[in-house]
Amino acid sequence: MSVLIYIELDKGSVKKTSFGAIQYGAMIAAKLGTTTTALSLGTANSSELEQAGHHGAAKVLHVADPRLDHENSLAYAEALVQAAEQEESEVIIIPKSGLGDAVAARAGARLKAAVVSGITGLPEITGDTFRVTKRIFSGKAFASIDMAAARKILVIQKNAIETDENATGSPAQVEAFSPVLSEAGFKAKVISTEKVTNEISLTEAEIIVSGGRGLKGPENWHLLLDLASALGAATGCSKPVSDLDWRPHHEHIGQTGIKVTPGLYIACGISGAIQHLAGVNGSRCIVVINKDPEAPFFKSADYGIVGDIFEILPRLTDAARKLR
Ligand SMILES: Cc1cc2nc3c(=O)[nH]c(=O)nc-3n(C[C@H](O)[C@H](O)[C@H](O)COP(=O)(O)OP(=O)(O)OC[C@H]3O[C@@H](n4cnc5c(N)ncnc54)[C@H](O)[C@@H]3O)c2cc1C
Repeated sequence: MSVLIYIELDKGSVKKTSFGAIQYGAMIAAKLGTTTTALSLGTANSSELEQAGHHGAAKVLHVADPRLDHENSLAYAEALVQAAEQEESEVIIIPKSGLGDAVAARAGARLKAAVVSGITGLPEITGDTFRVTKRIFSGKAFASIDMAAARKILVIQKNAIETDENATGSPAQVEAFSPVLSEAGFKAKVISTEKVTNEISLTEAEIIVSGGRGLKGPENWHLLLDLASALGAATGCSKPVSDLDWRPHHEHIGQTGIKVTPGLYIACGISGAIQHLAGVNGSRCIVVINKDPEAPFFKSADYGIVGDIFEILPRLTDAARKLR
C-alpha cells in the first residue's frame, strides 16, 4: 500500500501545487512507513514526471492517453479509482482546485472513502483515524474533522505545508498505466481551452500584488503592474475595482471572486472588508499598504505599511528591481 497523489498538469508540465501535494503525501507516507506514488493523466514529458521524485514520489503512474489532455473529472476519477485499487492506496492526496474537488467527490463515492476538502495542515494520525483541519465560514473559523473510514481522500490547500522549492530526492520511476476508461466518461468533450491571458494564474501564483479603490482609477494601475513585474507576481483586485471596470473580472479576489493562497499577498489601498479577506486568508504572508492606520486589513496582516500608495509603490518597485 502506498500514499497516492493525483497530480495536475498544465500543458504537460506538473503544476507547482502538485509538487507541494507530493511533498505533503511523502510526509504522511513517512509517518505510516510506506511509499508515495503519483498519478499523472494525459500527455506529459517524462523528464518532467521524473522530477516528482525530487519532491518525494518513489513512482509515477502515467496514463499517456491524449483523451485526458483536457480536464475531465469523470474520466480522471475513473483512472484515480483504478490506480488506488492497483496500489492498494488507503490515503489519496489531491491538490485543491475546482477540478480536484470534482475528482475527489466522484472517486470518494466509488471508493467509499472519507473525503475532506480544503485541509490546511498535516493530519494528526491516531491509529486508523486522521484528524484534519479546514477553514469554514469564509475563513472566520476552523473545523476539526476525524476521518475514520479505511480509505481517505485529503484535498489540500496550497499552503497546507511549508514546501521546499529546491527539494532534491532521486528521480521518480515513471511507469505506464492503462486504466479501462468507459465511453460514458467522454460524452462531453472539451475541444480546446484558451487562457484569458498569458499572465501568471492567480490560483498558482506565489506572489500576488492586489489593488483596491485606494488606487483612485485605472490610469494609476501602472504603479501596481510595475511592482508585480519587478516581483514576478500576478495581479488581483477588490470587487469594486472590477465592478467599475478598472480591472478585468477574472482578477476579482474574495468571497464572490477567486480564492487565492499565495506565499505573499500584497494589498495596496484595499480596506480589508470581510468579503475580501475570505479570498485571501489562506495566504502564507500578508502585507498591507494603506494610508488609514485603522483600516481593518491591518488586523489580518503579517506586515503593514501605513502610508500613501502613490509614494510607497514606486519605492517598493525600485527596491524589488535592485534586489532582483
Ligand atoms: C455580498 C457581498 C459580496 C462581496 N464580495 C466581495 C469580494 O469577493 N471581494 C471584495 O473585494 N469585495 C467584496 N465585497 C465588497 C466589500 O464589502 C468591500 O466593499 C470591498 O472589498 C471594498 O473594496 P476596496 O477595499 O477596494 O475599497 P474601499 O472600501 O473604498 O477601500 C479603499 C481603501 O484604500 C485606502 N486608501 C485610499 N487612498 C489611499 C492611498 N493614497 N494610499 C493608501 N491607501 C489608500 C483607504 O484607506 C481604504 O481603506 C462584497 C460585498 C458584498 C455585500
